[in-house]
Amino acid sequence: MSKFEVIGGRRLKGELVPQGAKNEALQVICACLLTREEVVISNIPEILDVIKLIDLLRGMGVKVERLQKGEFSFRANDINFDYLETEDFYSKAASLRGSIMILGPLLAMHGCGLVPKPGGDKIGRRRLDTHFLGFEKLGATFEYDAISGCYKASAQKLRGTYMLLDEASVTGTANIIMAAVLAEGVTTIYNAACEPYVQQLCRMLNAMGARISGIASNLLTIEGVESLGGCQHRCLPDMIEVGSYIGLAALTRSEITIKNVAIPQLGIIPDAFRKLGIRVEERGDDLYIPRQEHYMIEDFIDGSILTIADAPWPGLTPDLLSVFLVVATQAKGSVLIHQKMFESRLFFVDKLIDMGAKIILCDPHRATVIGQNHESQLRATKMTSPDIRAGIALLIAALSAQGTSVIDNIDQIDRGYEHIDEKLNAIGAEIRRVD
Ligand SMILES: CC(=O)N[C@H]1[C@@H](OP(=O)(O)OP(=O)(O)OC[C@H]2O[C@@H](n3ccc(=O)[nH]c3=O)[C@H](O)[C@@H]2O)O[C@H](CO)[C@@H](O)[C@@H]1O
Ligand SMILES: C=C(OP(=O)(O)O)C(=O)O
Repeated sequence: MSKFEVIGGRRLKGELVPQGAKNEALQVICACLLTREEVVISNIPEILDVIKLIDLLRGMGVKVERLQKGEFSFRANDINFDYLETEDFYSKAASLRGSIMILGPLLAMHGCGLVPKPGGDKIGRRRLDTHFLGFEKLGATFEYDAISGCYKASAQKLRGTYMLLDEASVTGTANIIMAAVLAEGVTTIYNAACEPYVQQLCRMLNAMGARISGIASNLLTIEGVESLGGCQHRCLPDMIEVGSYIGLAALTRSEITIKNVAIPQLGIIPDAFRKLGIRVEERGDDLYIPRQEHYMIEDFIDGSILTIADAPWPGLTPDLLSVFLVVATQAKGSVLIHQKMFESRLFFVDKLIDMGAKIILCDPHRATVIGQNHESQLRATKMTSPDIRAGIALLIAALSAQGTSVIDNIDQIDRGYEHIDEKLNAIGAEIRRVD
């Protein structure tokens, strides 16, 4: 298993360009299954999870062509259902979360589909009820086959209806939208997830001929159509990578410009960093993070200690809380980090505590961070990355620490960040990949 050796304590300086968004790419690639015509998608991040999904589609018979870096064409005019019964399909689909989103398109186009229990980060229970309840509302039947370990859905005909989702699940909303675009009649989805990547999916589907309105709100109306055609689509920059770089700049006291970030799509992410005292300046569509020797956490207006908590969009994305936590370790002041959505995402703080950070893990969801205002530096250590975002948080910690750290299991980081070592080395970091 590959690892990173990181020589910490270097100040970084320069420009970083975020890759295309992982979680958007996973949705829009699955949407290619909704037409027999060619779909061309650009700004696809060539990271482990996305490459696995593309391979999965190839195995299913989709004709995939890499036109240039980050640009692929897909044509799903001949799906090989036998492949869905193979060990190769099972192991690939089971290794990533995004694979669950092939089910909605298969159901819509072919009346049936199956997928093994999907993988992804081990960050707590990750239920799929919303997906299946939504499919059932559209008239599908769903079963879990305990022997094959697969979820199966089938329907003679999908019919539009009103549904109030039990929670605003991101992949659940995407899956239901993809099933509903070809259903007969009108589907109304209330309590829909409305984060930018779901919006992007809807815009792409409309470009293919779908009729979705209410985009960007939590009430979507979908008028079913007979069929969809091809289109061209470009993925947004990855907002989690953008946030990771803001945190990196602050903790390593570096001056970094993050290029072409699509500021309107970042929601409250920049403001949440500003609450930690980090200067985030907008320059056109770039974010400029000046070198700051100190940053001071704001209190709430009533004088109580700040809480940084996740919430469904337009709230703060849960995928950045690990970065907020690590950045807070060297702020001036204290903050409560409250990870509401996932129950096992904060355990990596043990490693930060080993490195000298002052953190109290109150319970699996909450950690209080007492910032050290750079009065004592984190110490280098050996660590393993438990999940993608803890992985980037540990890498940021290692880059700010005194000495050489080793991070094992960097596949977890590679799942979501394209050539992160090369990108950061280009602006002054010292990260060595050891295979
Ligand atoms: C491939 C992909 O796109 N993965 C993202 C997607 O995962 P995914 O779509 O799997 O996550 P969901 O939105 O379904 O839910 C995430 C967690 O939040 C809980 N929950 C969700 C909605 C809600 O209103 N209340 C609530 O408590 C769920 O029970 C679950 O534990 O969205 C998550 C939440 O932004 C992100 O962390 C993942 O990176
Ligand atoms: C949790 C994440 O990914 P996934 O849903 O693919 O596991 C993430 O991107 O932070």
